[in-house]
Amino acid sequence: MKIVEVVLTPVAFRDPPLLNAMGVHEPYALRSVVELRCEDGVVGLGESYGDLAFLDQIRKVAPELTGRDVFDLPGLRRTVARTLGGAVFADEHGLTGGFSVSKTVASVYALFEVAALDAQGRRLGRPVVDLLGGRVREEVDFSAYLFYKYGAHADGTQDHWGEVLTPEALVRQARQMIDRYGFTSIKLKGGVLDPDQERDGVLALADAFPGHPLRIDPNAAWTVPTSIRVARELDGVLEYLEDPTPGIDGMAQVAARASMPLATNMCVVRFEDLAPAFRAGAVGVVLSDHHFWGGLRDTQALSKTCEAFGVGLSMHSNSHLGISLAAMVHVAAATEHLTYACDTHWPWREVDVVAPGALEFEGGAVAVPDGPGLGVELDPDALARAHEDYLRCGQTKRDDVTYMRNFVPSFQPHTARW
Ligand SMILES: O=C([O-])C(=O)C[C@H](O)[C@@H](O)C(=O)[O-]
Repeated sequence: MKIVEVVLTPVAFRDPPLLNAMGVHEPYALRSVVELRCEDGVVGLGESYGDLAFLDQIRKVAPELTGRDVFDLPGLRRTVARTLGGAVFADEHGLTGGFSVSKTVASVYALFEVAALDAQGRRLGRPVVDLLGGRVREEVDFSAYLFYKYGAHADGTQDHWGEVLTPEALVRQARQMIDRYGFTSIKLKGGVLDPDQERDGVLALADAFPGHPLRIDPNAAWTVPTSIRVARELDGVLEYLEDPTPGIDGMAQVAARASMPLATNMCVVRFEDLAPAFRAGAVGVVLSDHHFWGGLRDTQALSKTCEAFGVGLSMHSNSHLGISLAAMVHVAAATEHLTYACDTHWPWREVDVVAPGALEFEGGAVAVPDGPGLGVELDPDALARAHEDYLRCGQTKRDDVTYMRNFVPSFQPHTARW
């Protein structure tokens, strides 16, 4: 089934003032939505990053895909690799200090692979999970993803989550999430306050939600000694400690002294990183993410590799919409070795580009959507609105500097390491 047209729609949606070690999520999260329009009128959907650097890569590849067969995934990958070969990718959304060429190819291919699998499924009348080998679970568990946050957006508007900078407010946020979505495990984004305050936040959550597995992720903002100390103070409390400190060497030093496994989506981000990290004993859990691990099938390959080495697998997320959530659910449902509840930012978004109803949380889990392909349908009006928001607030470039239109940052990222 040949691709006749590739339609790229950059979109923006309001992101609450969530805090991380890099700064604040404000005011919009940017995503790309791709429609692979095929002969016979079949359309496959994909979603990925929406920063300018990534959109530039998609725009280079898209025209090369017309005439290609959506059932020829190796051919699609070769086309992406050939088109982007030699491109250098600026670090717009990774926290790892730059995307290598192979990570760029993996990320761009992943977007088109998901859209091609969606088109295949729609053509065959089968859900994507079946194209990935069939389901090993009917529904996929996610964890509540908590953030420290400001109470007001940069434009002064408040949201219903309120300000969260204390242990009490964190517990309130967790309760809101759990009441609404039924989550049975909790992740806290750290690297924002003093590590002792964040430790106290975790302890408050442990008291308030006994039996809920807990994780904290300071995005590598802590030194090795701080990480070892906090790991000891949270002994018996955390199911895993995510990216406390940068690099495989630092992680290995912490892992040698921590009782809980260390998880990462920062020091292991490509297949080439697995051997050095495993050899050093740096990670006990790899956080997969099909958006940069080369798509859904490569995520399954990652899972098999982790299983062979006795390493756990969970799933990372960035701010995203329903196409990405559907893709995450399909791959997780088809992947045997998935050892923890997955991350998702989905509860934080206020709008979506997919029609409501296909993706629902119950007991913290999302059932595999029923329909063919990814099982989600684009809502054209919602897509148009999100695109208008992108045109107002997406990234633009002047004098080689990339910035967001109509936005003055209100939070300085940390320069100190705790
Ligand atoms: O480990 C994570 O969850 C991430 O790094 C994902 C996001 O970028 C997270 O830091 C965020 O949303 O602020």
